Amino acid sequence: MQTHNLGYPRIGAQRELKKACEQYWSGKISYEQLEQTGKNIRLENWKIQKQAGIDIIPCNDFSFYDQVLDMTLTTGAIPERYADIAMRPDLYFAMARGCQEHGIDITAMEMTKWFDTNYHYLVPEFLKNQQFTLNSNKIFNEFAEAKALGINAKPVIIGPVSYLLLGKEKEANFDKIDLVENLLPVYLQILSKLGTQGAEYIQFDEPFLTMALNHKEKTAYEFVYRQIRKKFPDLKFIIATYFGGLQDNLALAVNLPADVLHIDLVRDAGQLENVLKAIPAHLRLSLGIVDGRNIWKNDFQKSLNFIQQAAEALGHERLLLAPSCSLLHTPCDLNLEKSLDAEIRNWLAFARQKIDELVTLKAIATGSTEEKIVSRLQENTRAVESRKTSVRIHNPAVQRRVQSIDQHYSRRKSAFAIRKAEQQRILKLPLFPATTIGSFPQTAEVRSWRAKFKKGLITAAEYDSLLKEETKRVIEWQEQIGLDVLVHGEFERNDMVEYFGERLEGFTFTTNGWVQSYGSRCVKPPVIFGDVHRSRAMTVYWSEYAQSLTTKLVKGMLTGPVTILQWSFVRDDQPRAQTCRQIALAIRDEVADLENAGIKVIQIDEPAIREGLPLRKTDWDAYLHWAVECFRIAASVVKDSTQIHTHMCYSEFNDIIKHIAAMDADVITIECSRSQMELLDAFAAFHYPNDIGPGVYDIHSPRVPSKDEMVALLEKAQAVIPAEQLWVNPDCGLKTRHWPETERALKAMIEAVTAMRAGVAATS
Ligand SMILES: Nc1nc2c(c(=O)[nH]1)N[C@@H](CNc1ccc(C(=O)N[C@@H](CCC(=O)N[C@@H](CCC(=O)N[C@@H](CCC(=O)O)C(=O)O)C(=O)O)C(=O)O)cc1)CN2
Ligand code: MET
Ligand SMILES: [Zn+2]
Repeated sequence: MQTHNLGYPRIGAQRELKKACEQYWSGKISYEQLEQTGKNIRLENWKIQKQAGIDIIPCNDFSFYDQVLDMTLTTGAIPERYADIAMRPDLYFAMARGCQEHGIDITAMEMTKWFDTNYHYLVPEFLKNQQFTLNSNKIFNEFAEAKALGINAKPVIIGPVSYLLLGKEKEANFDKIDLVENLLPVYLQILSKLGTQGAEYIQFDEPFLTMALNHKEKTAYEFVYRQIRKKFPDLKFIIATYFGGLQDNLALAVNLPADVLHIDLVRDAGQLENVLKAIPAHLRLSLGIVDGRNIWKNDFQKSLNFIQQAAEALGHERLLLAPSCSLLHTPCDLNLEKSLDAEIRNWLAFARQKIDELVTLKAIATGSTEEKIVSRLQENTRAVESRKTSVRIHNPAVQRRVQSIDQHYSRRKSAFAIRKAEQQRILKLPLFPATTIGSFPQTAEVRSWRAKFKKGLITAAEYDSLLKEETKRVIEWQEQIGLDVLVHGEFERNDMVEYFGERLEGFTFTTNGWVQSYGSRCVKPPVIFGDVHRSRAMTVYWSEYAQSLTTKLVKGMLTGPVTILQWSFVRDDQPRAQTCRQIALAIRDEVADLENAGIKVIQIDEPAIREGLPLRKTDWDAYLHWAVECFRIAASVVKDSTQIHTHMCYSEFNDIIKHIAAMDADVITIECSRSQMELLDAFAAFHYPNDIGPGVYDIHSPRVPSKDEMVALLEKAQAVIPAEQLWVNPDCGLKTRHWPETERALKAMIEAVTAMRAGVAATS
């Protein structure tokens, strides 16, 4: 029996990578210094895993920005528009972030959610006759680096079929899966080089094996892995599947000519029995038993049962123990948490602890009688028992209130048409109302106030007055440039989910539990450990203050229940739907308080509603039913004249448009610009009745869009959606941007609005 890891967090325990990348981008450190930080993180991660006693340690799980982008650079699938930036690493970061300097102006690659996680990857772009050539030595360099440390590491490579399926066809009339023959030679070259370097194991990540596949895709799997096996009879291939069970791909997966098949037993424990029945004699099985998506301590007894069941069928030698997926999605090290409640802390395990869990599980399963090991099992049993029985978790009043939810909770008083007229009467908004999504730049200064306040270096009153000044400044500025619906700027928030987590009962939070979201951006997901409720207003103070400064409308700004659920570490002791309903009631109370405080427009962000979709379509309806219901529970408490907005980003809507419509928000603002308004087609085809604000510029890039570009996008929008339904706004919040580009971009956006209004006036 061996232990192996599918991937270790790469941001560094103190977010060293984030800091180095941002310093490099702003010209404060050299590329060599950035490289050195990357190297230090890799060495540290390898050392941790080696010292813990992991048998097969991964390499190439590191990335400066994104592992899919790394693969795109490796396969040479570099879109035409980057042809002029031959100089790496600028090419790499230009693909990730766009480039606007020295007279060059190129957009970034599209970014989207990595399956159902809050991690984002850069979408490969494929042409009909896409050619691939080996174009990077990253994999080989990292392998060599590990080897120099005495580790024969296992390169982690996105499998060829999953790589193609992650991409997007940029031309009509072809199927990306047909590129498999063009792509294969690059993979063969990679393997040949790794073989020469002395690699023993190669891990191919093929998460699409847990999703519905068509005939062609299945054939592609058989084709590539047969070819690979034929060329490399002696390399050991691990095919890693995760985020779900194999289900109808079981026969396909177990019959691929691999050495090891990895399965996710956290997401689908039930598949073990079927896999054990179907597995051919030459294949070894990797049991994904330690949850790579959550922070709860492993239940050793439960895991040992799986191991025993598998061992009875296959024998110890054919088993590997692993996390369910890469540990990228968990924070680095629980030991860095200094102020967690002791009882809750005893229920948790972060990446470093999960590595230890694997090693301990192997020791127990292989019969170790070492005292240390025996006592770890006892400690684990006690911790798991304590979490099952703690009084901190259960709140009968909350449970009763959830029980009492009926239809009245999730229905607005009148239908949209009536509400729209009523809102127009009161809000008196012009055609193409201009707004933003909520946050304004979280500058180093704003963050430093919060940091100082948290360290006790400034008082609550000082912190409050600094935030008020900043809020006042942006209210005045928004009035001045001519936005129609203003926002308070969210300066008081560290993050749109963590902020609410900090204010709700049933949640706890970490001081260093960072997880990569995209590029250098990280989040500290709060931990939902018990029944959730709201004991006091969370946002009214800031919304009321902002509204008091202006006669224009200020939007109240809330994060929706599904997004709070999705971006937190959630309980695994009750269904997600149940936790979500508890959060929905808490947000509903906040919505009511905002309305009572005189706020007339309230935005309930649900950017994660699409990402929360189960990966199998057969499970969609059940999820959408409760997710939409939860949004409606939160939103439906208001009177007709109060305008409810929602906001979503990185979402494809085609296949769920009727559920988006069922949310019945008066206005929905969506990310649209990187996909050139393609997203609107779904709304148009559905004749989506409510108002829509398609994002007119990409906020993930420092690039400033021109007025003409935005007019062009709005004209595209107007061609499919009636003008009376359209709002104008950026793709998402502006917290990651700096002020100079934000000012220029929003002024240009207002100019675009003016042009659009003039255009309508001219034709009517
Ligand atoms: N949870 C979540 N998921 C999301 C999004 C989101 O906004 N939130 N947006 C989408 C895109 N993802 C994003 C994820 C993170 C960030 C982001 O801006 N993250 C910030 C951290 C935000 C934060 O928690 N800030 C804290 C801590 C800031 C900090 O680093 N402080 C310094 C000290 C600063 C000083 O002394 O000056 C430190 O702790 O070292 C605060 O403001 O209080 C970052 O990585 O830089 C943006 C988008 C999708 N998923
Ligand atoms: C990821 S969605 C962000 C919405 C939030 N209101 C903001 O503007 O930052
Ligand atoms: Zn957004």
